[in-house]
Amino acid sequence: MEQAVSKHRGNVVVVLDFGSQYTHLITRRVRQLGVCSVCLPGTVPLPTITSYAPSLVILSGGPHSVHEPGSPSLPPSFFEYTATHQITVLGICYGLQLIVKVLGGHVKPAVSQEYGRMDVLPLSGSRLFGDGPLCTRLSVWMSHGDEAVKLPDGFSIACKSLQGGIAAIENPSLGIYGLQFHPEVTHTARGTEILKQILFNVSEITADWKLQDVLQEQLEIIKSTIGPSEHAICALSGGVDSTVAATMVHKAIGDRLHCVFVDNGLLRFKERERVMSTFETDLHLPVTCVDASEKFLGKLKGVTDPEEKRKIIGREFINAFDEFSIEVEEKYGSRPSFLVQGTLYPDVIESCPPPGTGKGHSHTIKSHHNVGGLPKEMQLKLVEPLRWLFKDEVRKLGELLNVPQGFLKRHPFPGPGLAVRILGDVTQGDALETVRQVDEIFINSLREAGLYDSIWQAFAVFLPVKTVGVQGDRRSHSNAVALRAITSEDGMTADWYQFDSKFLAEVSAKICNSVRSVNRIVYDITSKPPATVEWE
Ligand SMILES: Nc1ncnc2c1ncn2[C@@H]1O[C@H](COP(=O)(O)OP(=O)(O)OP(=O)(O)O)[C@@H](O)[C@H]1O
Ligand SMILES: O=c1[nH]c(=O)c2[nH+]cn([C@@H]3O[C@H](COP(=O)(O)O)[C@@H](O)[C@H]3O)c2[nH]1
Ligand SMILES: NC(=O)CC[C@H](N)C(=O)O
Ligand SMILES: [Mg+2]
Repeated sequence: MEQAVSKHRGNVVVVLDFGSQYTHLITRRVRQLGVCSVCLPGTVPLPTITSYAPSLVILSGGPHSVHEPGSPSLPPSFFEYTATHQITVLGICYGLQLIVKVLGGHVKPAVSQEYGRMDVLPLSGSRLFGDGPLCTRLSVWMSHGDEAVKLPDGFSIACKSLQGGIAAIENPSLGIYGLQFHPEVTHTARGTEILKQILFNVSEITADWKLQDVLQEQLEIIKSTIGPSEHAICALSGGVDSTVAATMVHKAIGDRLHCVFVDNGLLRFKERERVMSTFETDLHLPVTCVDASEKFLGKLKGVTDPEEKRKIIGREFINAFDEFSIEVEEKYGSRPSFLVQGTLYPDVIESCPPPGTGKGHSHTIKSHHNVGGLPKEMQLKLVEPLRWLFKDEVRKLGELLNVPQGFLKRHPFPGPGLAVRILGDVTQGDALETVRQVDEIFINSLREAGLYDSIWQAFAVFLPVKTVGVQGDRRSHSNAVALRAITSEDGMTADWYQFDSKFLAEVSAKICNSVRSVNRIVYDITSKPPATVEWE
């Protein structure tokens, strides 16, 4: 990564993650403004930060309180380094409180906590808000329980809440600024303008980053990582991410890339046949299909804990890849030592630890099979050219690489597949068959109604409960199935999709009429948070 960033020297933003739910949004917003941005765990040592030669370091918010013993802090000599190299520092929420504490001010629990929308008033003449259009009453998003009550020497208040609380601080001569509210969330009106002010006026950064650059940078990195005679295998699922990753690596190393699609027994209706035929007709990449379904299902038999299921799947994927690399060795005389995966940034954040080294401060939400689910002892070295990107960025990259739209528009499908959509034991009764049939009817109905492309992801979930029904005047005691459809930008947050009731009624009737094992359909009306997209 350092290599990719080095081109933007002098115009790089490092975001230090102290565990905020919004850290990834800061990185995204900065990139959307055309500036190279890298997110690192708040625990990284100073040399890791300096290796990126940042012009601005943003300290994120976080769930901790700076006055709690053991709460995360900055590496020793951090402010000496930023002062000597004239690097601007911006603390957001916890970040602001950290600046205040480390530099000798005082932070304490506030009498009343502030969550949600608030109005604040910038003070005229501050460096942070300037004296132009931002110097007016602003509606912002707050989420904190602590407050700065005494500022360090040399700092002044740049903005106050209507109740008189400190909403922003600054010390322009040291280049240190702090916001108690979150400019990165869309609920903060003019948040983007505030970030622009900090990037372009306060830090004097030049916007020199484009998504096209990522392509060139990653091609160079791939070429220098995988030696000129070395081989790599690519885990190709037919999904957006691995298709874009494979296309990129193929461009870099040509036929030394060997793609493998694993049938893990957890795929959707006719998925194996469909994916293999589209690879052949549309993608022109050599792909081998490995049937590992018996192994996966055998290991999953009787396992009900969601995290255990994910870990087993991660391990079995690696076993399948290891076996495939032996096949490649037999054929080409060289054992591949690299595994290309289409891992994205959200997979990394949710699996924890976050990018870089050491443990971060966020909680593990679930172990994505390709990150947290990987076995420790694996031999293959990972090549993950999309590890720093979000789905919408990957789709744009795919367009630049001329990946057919059919691939780019597909709804995401998780590697653990139907295992995370069958609650409990995957091998129970005819759960796999049932969920396959229901999913197929639901997705076909979306396509027929012209709704597929306006929905980010849709699927069926098998519930391990039987309910009583009446079908053909007969009592039935069969399965309940849930349908889920969401809209999202990047899978990190999501809203449930509001179908009209006629559509839902038709789908429900179609499913119960054609899938014998189902007599009840429920629709999931939960956003993320508090739920996640998948049920396990
Ligand atoms: N059946 C599979 N065979 C081989 N590799 C797989 C399979 N399923 C997932 N993977 C690997 O795991 C990675 C992560 O899966 P994930 O579902 O997040 O991405 P994707 O399938 O490429 O894209 P999408 O999110 O659009 O489904 C993939 O990029 C791919 O490298
Ligand atoms: O490849 C994957 N391996 C996994 O282990 C995994 N778990 C969730 N997902 C997909 O990630 C997005 C967010 O899902 P969650 O809200 O359930 O975490 C959604 O798009 C999910 O389908 C996964 N993808
Ligand atoms: N959002 C945040 O960064 C919160 C910081 C700190 N935990 C507080 O409650 O004040
Ligand atoms: Mg997938």
